[in-house]
Amino acid sequence: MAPHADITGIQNPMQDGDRPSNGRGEEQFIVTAPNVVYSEDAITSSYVYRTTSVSKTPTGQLVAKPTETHFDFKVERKIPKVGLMLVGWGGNNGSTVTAGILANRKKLSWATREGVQKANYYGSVIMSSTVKLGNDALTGDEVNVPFHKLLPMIHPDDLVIGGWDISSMNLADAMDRAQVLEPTLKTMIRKEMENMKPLKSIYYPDFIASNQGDRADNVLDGSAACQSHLEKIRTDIRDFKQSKDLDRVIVLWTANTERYADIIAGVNDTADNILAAIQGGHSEISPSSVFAVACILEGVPFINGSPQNTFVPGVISLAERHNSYIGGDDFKSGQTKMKSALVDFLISAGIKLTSIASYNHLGNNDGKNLAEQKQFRSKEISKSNVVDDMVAANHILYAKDEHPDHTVVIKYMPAVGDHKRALDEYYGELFLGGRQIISIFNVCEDSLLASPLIIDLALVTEMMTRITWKHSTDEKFKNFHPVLSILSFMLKAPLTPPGTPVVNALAKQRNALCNIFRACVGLQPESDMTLEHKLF
Ligand SMILES: NC(=O)c1ccc[n+]([C@@H]2O[C@H](COP(=O)([O-])OP(=O)(O)OC[C@H]3O[C@@H](n4cnc5c(N)ncnc54)[C@H](O)[C@@H]3O)[C@@H](O)[C@H]2O)c1
Ligand SMILES: O=P([O-])([O-])O[C@@H]1[C@@H](O)[C@H](O)[C@@H](O)[C@H](O)[C@@H]1O
Repeated sequence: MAPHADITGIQNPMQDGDRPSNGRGEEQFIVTAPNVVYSEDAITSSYVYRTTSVSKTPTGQLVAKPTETHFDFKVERKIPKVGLMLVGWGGNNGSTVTAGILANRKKLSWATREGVQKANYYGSVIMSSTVKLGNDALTGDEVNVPFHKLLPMIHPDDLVIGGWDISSMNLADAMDRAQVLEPTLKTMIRKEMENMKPLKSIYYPDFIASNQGDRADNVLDGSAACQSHLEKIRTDIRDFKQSKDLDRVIVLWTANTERYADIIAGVNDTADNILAAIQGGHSEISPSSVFAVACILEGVPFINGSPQNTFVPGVISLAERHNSYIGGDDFKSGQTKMKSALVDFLISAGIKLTSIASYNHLGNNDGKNLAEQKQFRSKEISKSNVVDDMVAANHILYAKDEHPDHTVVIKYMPAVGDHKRALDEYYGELFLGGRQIISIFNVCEDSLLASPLIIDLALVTEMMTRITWKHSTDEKFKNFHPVLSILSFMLKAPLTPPGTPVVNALAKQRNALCNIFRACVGLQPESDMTLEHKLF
């Protein structure tokens, strides 16, 4: 049997029952239809995309016209060997997700106060949720399949992980520093984690809190953007890919939240300008933007798990020029995820939400970094905009530009560590002047909620590199737009192609992801109409 790359790419003999890390993904179901063709290398499907075009008569009456667009999709079936390089690898999220993948790959169980705990991927929408495939042909019962099985996706156990950190701490000590995982688990993986040492990274002190300086002992020379930093990151990516014998690398930012970069004409407003600005060492180019540019030039997807504006206009233009995937911003892990579901429920139920007070405190290093105003401001923006689309969609409850009061507070409280507290009050108007007050106390384990999102972002991003589309009348298949808005379910402030709308409603985001994957195997969206159970 072919050797099986372990988490650091060190070749290990395959364990019995292990998946071939470079074999074809085993589909759990096949679609039998004239519009879907399975070949050795790909699944191709013809898909009719049905929407409704709305116009207005001179008297203001709306006219709804059903429309159809014919697309072809192609999904490569071969499962590649994929490396995930984390920026901020030694952080709470980076060390936790690495430990989690190692624990799952080794199928570990460990003792806890509540008994024996087995490794799992709970909190990952791809690995631990299901989607309705259809109805049983004989019984009519719903048939649900793992989200992961909708398409031939990579398995997180097979991810080869590496990355960078401004802190030189190895991943075993970083795991201790994070104070997230049970000692019994840490003991079982310490040896492997000790061998994982982050690469030196880019450190421009002005972009993260000054209180982060004491951990910055693993940095490249130079305190402002420069060509050598860009080239070093590109070399790191190439070396990692080559040394681990990878088919593809994905880079994901889980480093500290940076302050927003000013958008400056002639500096970061166009692709050429940002390349020149890096070459010229401009001080307004952030480390995260240098990483993004490096990835784009290497044709490596770059995902931003933090709220800063890494994707200044010049970076987006460069991604479009190179047709290289980018996605972001800011993992949607706890308080905001709850908000995007609750606000959708309240407003779509016709309840007029009039104020949202979101307070949280946390004691991890993220909280420490966010204790400084400029870094907090990046987070405040991403945590505040999440209700805009749901409010704007309901002109019965809200006049134009009317919206609920909304405040976001984050306080650093070292004592609680990674076990973040989220306290929310939702206040709304009911029938005939009634009032609704919803008060929530939510202990969101920051890293244990964010780590599965890192896995989902990596798996969906990698899947998108194997999906192409064309109009049925066209000759050539092509990639989706370089800005991967399909990732929005995992992100607080979804980055979308320029000029396209942002959807924050959680259910819509999940449906979009699921239905696009269904379309790739020629299946129509699940309408939930279940007419077969209503029309007798
Ligand atoms: N639930 C969550 O944990 C959650 C949710 C949404 C967003 N985020 C964001 O994810 C990021 C990571 O969160 P965390 O809890 O792991 O924080 P953390 O502070 O524990 O980890 C960040 C790591 O990044 C490193 N770092 C800082 N600047 C760097 C650079 N230029 N290059 C390489 N490494 C660098 C730090 O040394 C640290 O090890 C933060 O920006 C946070 O706001 C976290
Ligand atoms: O996703 P979410 O729980 O709303 O947001 C979280 C914030 O509440 C928290 O203060 C911060 O430390 C995390 O980085 C994360 O952004």
